[in-house]
Amino acid sequence: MGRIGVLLLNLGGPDKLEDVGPFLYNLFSDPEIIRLPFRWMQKPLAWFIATRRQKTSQENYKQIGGGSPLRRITEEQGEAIKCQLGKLGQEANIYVGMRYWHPYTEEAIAQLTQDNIDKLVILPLYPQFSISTSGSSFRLLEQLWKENRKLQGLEYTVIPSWYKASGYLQAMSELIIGELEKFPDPDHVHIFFSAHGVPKSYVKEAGDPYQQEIEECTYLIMQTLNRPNPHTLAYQSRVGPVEWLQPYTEDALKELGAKGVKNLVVVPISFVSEHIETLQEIDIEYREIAEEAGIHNFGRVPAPNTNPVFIQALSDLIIDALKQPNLKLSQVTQMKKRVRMYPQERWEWGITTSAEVWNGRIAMLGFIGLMIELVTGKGLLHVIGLLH
Ligand SMILES: C=CC1=C(C)c2cc3[nH]c(cc4nc(cc5[nH]c(cc1n2)c(C)c5CCC(=O)O)C(CCC(=O)O)=C4C)c(C)c3C=C
Ligand SMILES: [Fe+2]
Repeated sequence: MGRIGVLLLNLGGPDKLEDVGPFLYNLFSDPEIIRLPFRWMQKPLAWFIATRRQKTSQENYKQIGGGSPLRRITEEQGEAIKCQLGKLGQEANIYVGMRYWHPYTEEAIAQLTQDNIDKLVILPLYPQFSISTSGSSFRLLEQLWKENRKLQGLEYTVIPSWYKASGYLQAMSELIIGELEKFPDPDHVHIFFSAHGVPKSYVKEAGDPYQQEIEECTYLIMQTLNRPNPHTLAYQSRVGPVEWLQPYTEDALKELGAKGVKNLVVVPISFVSEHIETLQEIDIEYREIAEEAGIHNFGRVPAPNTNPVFIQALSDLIIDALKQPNLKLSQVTQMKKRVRMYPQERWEWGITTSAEVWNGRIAMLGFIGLMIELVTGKGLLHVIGLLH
């Protein structure tokens, strides 16, 4: 095999406070993040939500130094993977493609089409697949492939999700042990897995395998750890008024505190690098909630970042992918059984899932209309005199 390219996919994060607004706008403009019945609504609603969230979000980024470390860490991971692949005898160009901020996926694709690589391996830096993360990036890549003849001639393969990889499980297990050993009685510390949540409808209606993959990943880490500690899995970072996967991290922490748990370590399970959800949400917000609930000794397992066992695991995944038959983008967006990427398929009549989804969407539209009217003071309800 000649020179390969490795495209690392991640979400991206604002580098500085001024970037927060445009970053949020990009995120909420993605139909895999907010699923709406009409495409034309996406951008106005994205602008509306981003404008409303910007201040709170900026305050959070301020608490972690004024920006996300995601780009720096992802680039360091890329360097470390390049070095490890070199040791394994495989020369590689590494490209970082972020979904909602620089370096954008489009920038990475522009660069790699100029370099003469023989084959590309596409590796999302999300261990578990979700429509809202890897799915969204794969969707974008499918689109870029359709538009670019040069890309169509490039051999590539995709690694859809990799939470079962033994090296990854080993790295997570070692990181957890490192944190447990800081406690006087490590075997009695409660291990609290906190995964980034998604709206419940993604799993129940659109068939997102995310929850199943998170649950299996938790089980596999506990198996690899092979310790007697009690453990809990909960979901963090809920946004908006709809129901997300439960239990919510804050509720689960309060419940454990009420049951008398005093020593606890949080394992950020869906993230492989430090960012706002670990540094601000877990280390500041959830720590405060836990301490108020009586959990006095609150530890947090670091994200894998450039941990050597983790980097070796990613490098092994890349080498294995080169030996396996190629997996196409169209295969991975369809292979997860019943996954319905946006837009949803054709309409079905009757009391069907489609009907329920549309009822939900129409109710959501009404809600959004009401919110806009309450903020702007203008709209149909003011015209007909129901609001003043
Ligand atoms: C597995 C990881 C992630 C899932 C699943 C996910 C789903 C998801 N996220 C939002 C909304 C927001 N996410 C934000 C930032 C953010 N999210 C992830 C990961 C997952 N998101 C990362 C890596 C980051 C970047 C963090 C950084 O350091 O910058 C944000 C912005 C931050 C904030 O204001 O809280 C939002 C908003 C939704 C709606 C969603 C599923 C539909
Ligand atoms: Fe997120």
